[in-house]
Amino acid sequence: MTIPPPPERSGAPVLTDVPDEITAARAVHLSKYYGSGDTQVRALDDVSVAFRRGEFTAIMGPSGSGKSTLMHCLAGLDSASDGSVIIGDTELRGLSDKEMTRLRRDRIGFVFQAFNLVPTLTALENITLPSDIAGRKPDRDWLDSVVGRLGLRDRLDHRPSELSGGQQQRVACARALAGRPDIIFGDEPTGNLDSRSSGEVLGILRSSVTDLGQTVVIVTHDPRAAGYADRVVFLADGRIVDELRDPTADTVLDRMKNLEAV
Ligand SMILES: Nc1ncnc2c1ncn2[C@@H]1O[C@H](COP(=O)(O)OP(=O)(O)OP(=O)(O)O)[C@@H](O)[C@H]1O
Repeated sequence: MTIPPPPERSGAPVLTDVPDEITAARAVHLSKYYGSGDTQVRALDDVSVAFRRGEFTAIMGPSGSGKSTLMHCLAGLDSASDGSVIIGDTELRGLSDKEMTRLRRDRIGFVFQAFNLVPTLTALENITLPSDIAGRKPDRDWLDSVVGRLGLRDRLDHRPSELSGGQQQRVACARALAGRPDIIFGDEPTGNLDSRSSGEVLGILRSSVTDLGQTVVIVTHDPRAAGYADRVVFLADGRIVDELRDPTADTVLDRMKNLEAV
C-alpha cells in the first residue's frame, strides 16, 4: 500500500517524512474529540507522524497534551474521531473487532506503567500468555535469548507478587518482545520504578532497538527516560509542536523549558 504524504493542514507540523517500506506505524491527520458542543475536548488535533522501523521514539508534553490518547489510538486501544492510523501496511479503520484483537495480539507489544501481569500466573506463563491465547507455540530459542538478556532465567517460576517492580516490568518487556511485534508501545513504562530499575528497563528497550531492530514508542514525563530514545516528539494541546533527534536528558529539558515559555 502506498500512502501519499499528507499535505500540511492548519499549520500543524507533519512528521511523516519516512518511506512506507520502513514505517512501522503512522498517524495521518489524526484527531480525537471527547464529548460534543461547548464541552467538547480536542485531545488530538490533526496529528501526522510516522515511526521508522528500528527506531526508539519518546512522546513528551505537558499533562493533558494528548500523549496517552495518541498512543492508545496508534495501538488500536482507542478509535480516532478523524484521520487514520496505519500499522505496517494495515489501516486500522474498517477492521472488525476480531481483526483488531488479532492485530493487537500478533503485531503490537505493550508495556504499561502498572505492569499488567496476571497475578496467578508465573513469570514464564505471563511471558508466553499472548502466544498461548493465539494457540501458537513460542519460538523456544528466541524466548530463551529474550529471557537470558533480561536476566529473568532464575525468576521464571515466580509469580508477580514474588518479584520486585523492576523484575515485574522486565517480565512485561519479555512478554512484549517474545512475539517479535512490529512495534512496542510503552505508556510511562518506568513511571512506577525507582531510578535503578528504570535504567534497567530503559536499557532493555534501548538494546531491543539497537541489537534486535525492534521499534519502540514510549510516552514519558522523564527527560532521562527520553534520553534513551533516538527521537523525541513533543505534543502540546493535542498537536505536535516540536521534534528532537539524538536527545540527551539536558537537551530534552532545555526544549521542554522553551516550550513552556512559549
Ligand atoms: N475519556 C475521556 N473523556 C473526556 N476527556 C478525555 C478522556 N480521555 C482524555 N481526555 C482529555 O483529553 C486530553 C488529553 O488527555 P491525555 O490523557 O491523552 O493526555 P496526556 O498528555 O497523556 O496527559 P498526562 O500526562 O496527564 O497523562 C485531556 O484534556 C483529557 O482530559
